[in-house]
Amino acid sequence: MCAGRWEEGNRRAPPYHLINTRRSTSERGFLNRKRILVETINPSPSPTSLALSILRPHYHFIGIETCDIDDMARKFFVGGNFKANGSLKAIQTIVENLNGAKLDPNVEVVISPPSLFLLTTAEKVDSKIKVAAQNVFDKPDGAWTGELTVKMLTEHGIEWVILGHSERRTIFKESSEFVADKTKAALDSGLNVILCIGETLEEREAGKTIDVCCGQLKAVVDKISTADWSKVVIAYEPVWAIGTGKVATTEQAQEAHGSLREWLAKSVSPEVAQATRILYGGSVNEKNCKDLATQPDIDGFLVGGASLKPASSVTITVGMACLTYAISLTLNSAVTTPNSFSSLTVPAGIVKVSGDTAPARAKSIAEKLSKKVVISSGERLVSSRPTSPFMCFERTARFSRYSSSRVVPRALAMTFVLPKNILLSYLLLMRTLFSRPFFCVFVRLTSLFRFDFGIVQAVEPRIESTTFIHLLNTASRQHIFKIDGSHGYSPLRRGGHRFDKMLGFMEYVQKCFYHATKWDEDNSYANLNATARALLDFPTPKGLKMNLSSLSSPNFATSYSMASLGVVDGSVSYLFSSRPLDNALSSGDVQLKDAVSGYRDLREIMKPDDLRDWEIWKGGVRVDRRGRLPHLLLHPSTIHFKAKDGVDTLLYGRMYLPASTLEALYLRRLAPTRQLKISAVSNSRLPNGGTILALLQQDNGKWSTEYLYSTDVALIGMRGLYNFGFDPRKTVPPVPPLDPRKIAGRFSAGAEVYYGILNKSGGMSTGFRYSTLPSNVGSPLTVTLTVNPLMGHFQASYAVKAGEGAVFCSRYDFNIYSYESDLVLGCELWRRKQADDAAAAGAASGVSAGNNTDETWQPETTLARRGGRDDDVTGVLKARITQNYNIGLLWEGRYKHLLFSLGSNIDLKRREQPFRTVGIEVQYNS
Ligand SMILES: O=C[C@H](O)COP(=O)(O)O
Repeated sequence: MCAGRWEEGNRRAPPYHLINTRRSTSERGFLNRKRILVETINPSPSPTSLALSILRPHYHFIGIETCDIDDMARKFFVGGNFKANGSLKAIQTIVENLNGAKLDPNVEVVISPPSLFLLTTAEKVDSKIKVAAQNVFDKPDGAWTGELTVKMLTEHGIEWVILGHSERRTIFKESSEFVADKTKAALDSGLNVILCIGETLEEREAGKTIDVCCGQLKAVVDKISTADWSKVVIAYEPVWAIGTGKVATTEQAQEAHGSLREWLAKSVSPEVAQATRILYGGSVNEKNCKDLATQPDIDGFLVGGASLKPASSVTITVGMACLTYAISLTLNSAVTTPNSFSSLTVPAGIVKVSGDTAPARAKSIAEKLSKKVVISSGERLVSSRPTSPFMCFERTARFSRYSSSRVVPRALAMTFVLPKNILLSYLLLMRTLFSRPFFCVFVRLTSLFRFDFGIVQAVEPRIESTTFIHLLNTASRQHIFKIDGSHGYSPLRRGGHRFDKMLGFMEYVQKCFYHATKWDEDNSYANLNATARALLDFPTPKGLKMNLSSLSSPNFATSYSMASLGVVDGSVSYLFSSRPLDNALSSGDVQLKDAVSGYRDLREIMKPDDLRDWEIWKGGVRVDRRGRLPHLLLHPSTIHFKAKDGVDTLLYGRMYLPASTLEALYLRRLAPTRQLKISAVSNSRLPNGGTILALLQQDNGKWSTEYLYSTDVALIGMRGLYNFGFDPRKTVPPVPPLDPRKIAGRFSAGAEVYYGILNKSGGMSTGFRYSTLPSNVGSPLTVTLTVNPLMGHFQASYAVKAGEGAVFCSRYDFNIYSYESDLVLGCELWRRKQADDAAAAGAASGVSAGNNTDETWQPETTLARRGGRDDDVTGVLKARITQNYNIGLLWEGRYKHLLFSLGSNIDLKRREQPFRTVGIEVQYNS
C-alpha cells in the first residue's frame, strides 16, 4: 500500500496505524482544480516587509501556496470616488497620505477627484495609484459646454473613468444607452471604465434587482466587444445604499454579484465572467468591508464618503526627556534586574497624543497609557510617574487596542554585558527604525551603583492616516483570508498546504511516488504543523465536482475533472513517473486512510540509503548515473544509461479549461538524501504571466534543509529542521519502551529565513514540535509551538489521538503586540466496519452477531484491543469550530467504487442564513 508501512528496519509494529504519508508536500496544489502557485512570505524586519506584514500578515514563505485562480486572477480593486467634495488642499492631503501609506501591492487603487483636481492629482499621486475621472462625454472635442472628452483625459495620463454612477443616472437622467455610448467611447480611446449599476429600493422590494442590473449591463454588452471587457470593472451599487449608511448585507451583495457573474457568463462568455471584477459600492467603511471582502464574487469596493474621511485614530508620541538619568541603589531590587529593561528607570515619561481625535478621546487614551497624567500644555500629556522606556512601549502597544488602527510599534530589545560589568542596552522600535530614526541607549556603569543614562528620541508610530487607507488595507487583508482560507496569525498555518481534504487521484499518485522512493515528507520544517492543519484547516467542497482518473500503466496516469459552480469548467492532467507506482490503488481498493488527510503519525527517522545502494552495475561496469564519481571516470561510450534505471523522476502537467491555465511539476530524486522540485504555473492573467519555483530539499534523517528560489519577487529562502535524539546515521534507533508510562517521542526544532530581492522584503520564523512515535504505547499526541519573533506571533497546537478512531485538536494563536488571539477546536472521527472478533464477542455474550460489514462508531479502546486495520475504515467525519462560531463539517467516505467528500461551512452568527457553503466531490479512480 501507498501509505503507512514504515516499519522497515528493526521497529516493531506500532500500536496504531501509521498515516504519515497521507498528506503530500508542496506540490499537491498542482493537483487540485483551478489553483495557482503563490509563494508566501513572512513578516520581516525591514521597513517594507514590516509594512507588508501589517497588510498581509499571513503571507508566509513555507511553501507553494495554492488558491483558486478565479480568486487570484481578479486583482482586488479599491476605488475612491470623492464625488463633488474636497478642496485642493484636502485632496493634496489625501494624496500625500496615500503616497506615504504602505499599500498592499496586490490591490489596485484608483482615486477619482472632482474634475477640477484631476491634473494635480495625477501629477502628485504615486504611480502605483491611478486616477479616474468621474464622467466623460462620448463625443470628440467640440462644442459641449461643461463636458470633458476622452482625449483630454488620455492626453493627461488619466487612465480610468467612472460611468453610469447612480447619481448621474438619476439626477442627470442618463439613460443606460447613453452610459453604454460613453463606455464605448472611453474604451475605444484606451480608457478603463468603472461601470456602475444598481437598483433602487423600490426595484429591490419588487424583486427586480437582477433584472434592473442586467438591463443596465445589457445596454453595454450590446455595444462593446468581448475583448473590451478586459478594461471594464463593474461596480454594483444599490442606490438605496449609497450615502445612506445602510450597507447591503454580505448575503445580499454576494447574491447580486454571483447572479451578475452568471449573467455575464451567459451573455458575454464564461471567460469574461471569470475575469471581470465586480466591486461593491454603497456605504462601505473600514468596518463593514471586512465581511464583504471575503465573499467569492466581491472583488473590491467603490468607496464614496469613507474615501474622504480622516481616520479616527491618533498619532502618539512616546518619549522621555532627552537626557535623563537615574541612580538607583542595588537594594532597590524592584527596579534592578540585570537583564531586564525593568531595571532602566527614567524619571519621567512623556506621552504626547495628537491627531484628529477629539481631545476627550485623546485624554482617555493617554490615561489608559499612563494611569495618571498631567496635562502640561496644549495637547502634551505628561506622565507624572517615573516610568521605564519599556513600559512606555508596552503601553504604546496596548494603545493599539484603543485605536482603530492596527498599526503598532514593534520593539526589539537587546542587552549586552560589556567587560567591567557595564551593561549596554538598547531598544529599537523596528517599525520606525528607518523611516523615523529612533533609538535609545542605556548604559549602566557598575553593579553596585546604577547610573542609567537614557536617550530616547521621539517616536511616532505611523498610523494609517485616513479611513480610506485603513479601509483599503483592511479589505485587502480580508481578501487574502478569502484566498488562503486561513485566519489568525500563524506563521506556519499557511505552510505548504491549504487543501487538506480528500486527496485527488494525482496527489495520491504522487504520495505513492514518495513512498516508493522513500521520501519522508514529515521531516521538513514546512510540515511542522501538518497535523493541526489537516485537522483544523480542511476546506469544504463547494458545489459539485467530479473526478475521473486512471493509472493506465504503472508509470502513467491521467485525470479529468469537471466542476459546476456558476459555470462549468474542468481540467485534464497527465503524470509520468519513472518509478512504477504499483502501490497506487483504485478508488474501490484504496484504503481510506491513505486517501484522506488527518492526524499524521510521525515515523521514526531512518538512515538514508547509501548512495552506492542506488548504483547499478552490470558485468563490472556502471550502467546508471546515480553514483558519486565513478561514472565521471568512465568513458561515455561505456555507460549504457537507461532511463528506467536512472534517478527517479516524476513529471506532471495540467491544463484547465476554459481558463487557459497550465501547471507543471518536475520532481527529481537526485540522491537518497536530495530531491529537486521545479513547479510552474502559467496564465496570462497572472503577474508576469506566471511563476516558476525551484526547491532543493535535503533530508538525511537527523536534519533536513530546503532552499527555495521563486521568480516572483526573486524570492530566495532557506529552512531547516533538526531532530533531537539519536542519529540514524550513527546509531540504531533506541529500543522502544515497553512501559506504557514512558513516552516514546521526538522533539524537533526548525527555522526559516527568506528574502524577496525585488521587493526587498524578508523575514524569519521558528518552530518546535514534539510528537510521539509509532512505538509509543500510550495515546499518540503532537504538540507544536511556532513563533514569529519579529511580528510577535505565537501559535501553539495540541493534537491527541484518543484512540484508533478519534482525534482531537486545538490551536491557539496570540499576537503579543495587537493582543489578538484565535482559538480553533476540531476533531476527526473514523467510522469502521465491525470486525469478526467483535461479532464473535457479541455472539459469545448472547447478542446476535450480525454480519461483519455492519458499521458503527467504535470506541477506541475496543478497536485498539482488536487491532483495528487501515482497511476497515469506511468513512471519516471531520469537524471544527472557531471562536467566531464558524463551523466546518466534512464527511469523506466510499460508496461502492466511488469516493465522496461532502461538506458544509456554517456560520452560527448568521442566523438568517447559517449555511455559507455546501458541496460534494465525487472521485472514481481506476
Ligand atoms: O461611488 C461611490 C458610491 O456612490 C458609494 O458612496 P458611499 O460610499 O458614500 O455610499
